[in-house]
Amino acid sequence: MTGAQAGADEVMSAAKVVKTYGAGDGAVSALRGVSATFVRGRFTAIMGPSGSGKSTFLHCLAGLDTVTSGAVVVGGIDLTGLSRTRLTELRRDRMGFVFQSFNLLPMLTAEENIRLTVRLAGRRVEQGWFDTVVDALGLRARLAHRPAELSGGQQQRVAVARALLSRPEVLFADEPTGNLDSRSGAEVLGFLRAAVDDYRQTVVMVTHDPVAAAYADRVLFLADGTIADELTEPTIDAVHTRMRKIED
Ligand SMILES: Nc1ncnc2c1ncn2[C@@H]1O[C@H](COP(=O)(O)OP(=O)(O)OP(=O)(O)O)[C@@H](O)[C@H]1O
Repeated sequence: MTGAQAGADEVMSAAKVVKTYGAGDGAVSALRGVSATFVRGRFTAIMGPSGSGKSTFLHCLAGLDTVTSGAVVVGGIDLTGLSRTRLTELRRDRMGFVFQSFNLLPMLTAEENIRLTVRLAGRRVEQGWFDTVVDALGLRARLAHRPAELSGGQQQRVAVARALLSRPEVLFADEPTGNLDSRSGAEVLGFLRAAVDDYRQTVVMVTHDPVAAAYADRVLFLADGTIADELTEPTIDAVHTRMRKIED
């Protein structure tokens, strides 16, 4: 993608984001001025050593946490200064989430879980899109099952389907394969990749795993609350090498 296209298709940006937890002697600088832009139809992985600020950055981008200074803009809307209610609406309407722990409601079937976010937003589920997502994720035969009756990989596929159903501006994934065996993990990552390639979904994923990061188009490496490095078209080996460099 050229720079001009990228500028036209910017979905989200962070500008000089600072996040400090606490105050005085006990203050922790989790982010020390992080800037990045995210364009439509691109898959970004965020990596870095433990404590480098990955989760904090994801939470600030998604409006799950407030920034101390700087700005986060999603779909042209500056998140800083929005009320809690407005932020909740924005997350519901424009963002999708996939977490390590699946976060499905145990009493609902797979189908009810998939439809939940769109329902809560008071929107109609587009049946054609529902069918596309369910079939792409291979969930057709599992729709009537409850989460406890599904494997971890199937549960995470339900979570991905739920996140995609609302056609979010950005899909955030926080260690989405952390609880999966490598085969199920590869399936979930393959679906995220396909959503990017086939539907121009924008994906931002935090991961510790170089294999997972290699599914992305770009890897941002955080170290000590700043972006220390960036890699495009990552390979597993290249990600390993950069991580070793940062950890030294
Ligand atoms: N709620 C909080 N209160 C105080 N400090 C916090 C809080 N959340 C995170 N931190 C601190 O901010 C820094 C960045 O944490 P963060 O969880 O973003 O790192 P991370 O890169 O996601 O780590 P990990 O890979 O271990 O999950 C750490 O020093 C952490 O202890």
